[in-house]
Amino acid sequence: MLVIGLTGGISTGKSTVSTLFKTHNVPIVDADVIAREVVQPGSPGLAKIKTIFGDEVIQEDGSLDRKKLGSIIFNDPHKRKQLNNIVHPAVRKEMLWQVVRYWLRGEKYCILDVPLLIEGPLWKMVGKVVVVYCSEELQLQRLMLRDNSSREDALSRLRSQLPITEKVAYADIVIDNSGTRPELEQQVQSLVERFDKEAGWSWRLSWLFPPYGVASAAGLVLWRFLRRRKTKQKQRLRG
Ligand SMILES: CC(C)(COP(=O)(O)OP(=O)(O)OC[C@H]1O[C@@H](n2cnc3c(N)ncnc32)[C@H](O)[C@@H]1O)[C@@H](O)C(=O)NCCC(=O)NCCS
Ligand SMILES: Nc1ncnc2c1ncn2[C@@H]1O[C@H](COP(=O)(O)OP(=O)(O)OP(=O)(O)O)[C@@H](O)[C@H]1O
Repeated sequence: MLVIGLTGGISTGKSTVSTLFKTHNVPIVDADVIAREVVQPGSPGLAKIKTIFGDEVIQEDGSLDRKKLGSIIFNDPHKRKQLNNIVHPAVRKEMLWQVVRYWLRGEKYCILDVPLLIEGPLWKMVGKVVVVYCSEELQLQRLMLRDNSSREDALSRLRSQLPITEKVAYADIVIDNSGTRPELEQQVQSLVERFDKEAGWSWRLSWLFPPYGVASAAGLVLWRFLRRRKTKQKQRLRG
């Protein structure tokens, strides 16, 4: 099964793209959704957050005060790292299970929608990296509009991720979301056709004969590593 990583900068339009893929019945693993599930009341994740960040980030009904925690971690890299260390391992574990379930169902390919794909180790483990791009100014405008937030708050969120221009350097495919929604829909439609073709017959073989699937996945990861090293060398040479 082809595993595709979908990412972008904050508010470049990942969730919008992911929703469009869903309308084509493409299986999606959504890291943001899982990140909410692993901190539900009663979960070990929420208990750890309470220990580190205190009662001030817990609401009266026992659930996480996301706004409060956001205002802390998007302004403090150390605290952000502490939160990531609690949430990310649990998210990765659940993502892996969801991928295995899609594979068992015999899906040709699935898409991992992960905001921090490039910042973490996951980009090395997927068959293709798709980055949803728009300019930083557009990112800010859309973020302020969506969250009804100030430019300052939007900027601190934006600065807590790698700049979108750097993420694009990791991409096998870039979706340019600088235009209208119909233009975005058109790009997604073309990608669905492309992925259907590229998944080809090998997904069937890897399903029927798992060692082939494991070997081709390992080959892909190695190819990606070598390609990235070459790109880095080229970037160094260019200064
Ligand atoms: C801080 C929290 C509570 C704020 O919640 P809130 O509802 O306001 O935002 P939401 O979860 O919808 O995230 C919105 C976007 O913010 C960005 N973002 C979220 N967490 C982080 C982070 N740790 N570092 C950088 N960007 C982040 C992503 O682009 C994400 O798509 C929440 O984002 C969180 O728990 N973050 C840590 C988990 C995480 O890294 N999630 C991202 C996917 S694994
Ligand atoms: N082509 C577009 N034209 C206008 N608005 C758009 C377009 N694409 C997305 N948006 C809007 O921009 C905002 C951000 O999009 P979206 O939530 O999909 O981004 P995201 O990358 O998933 O953000 P986050 O990282 O915060 O989860 C949303 O309000 C969405 O409706």
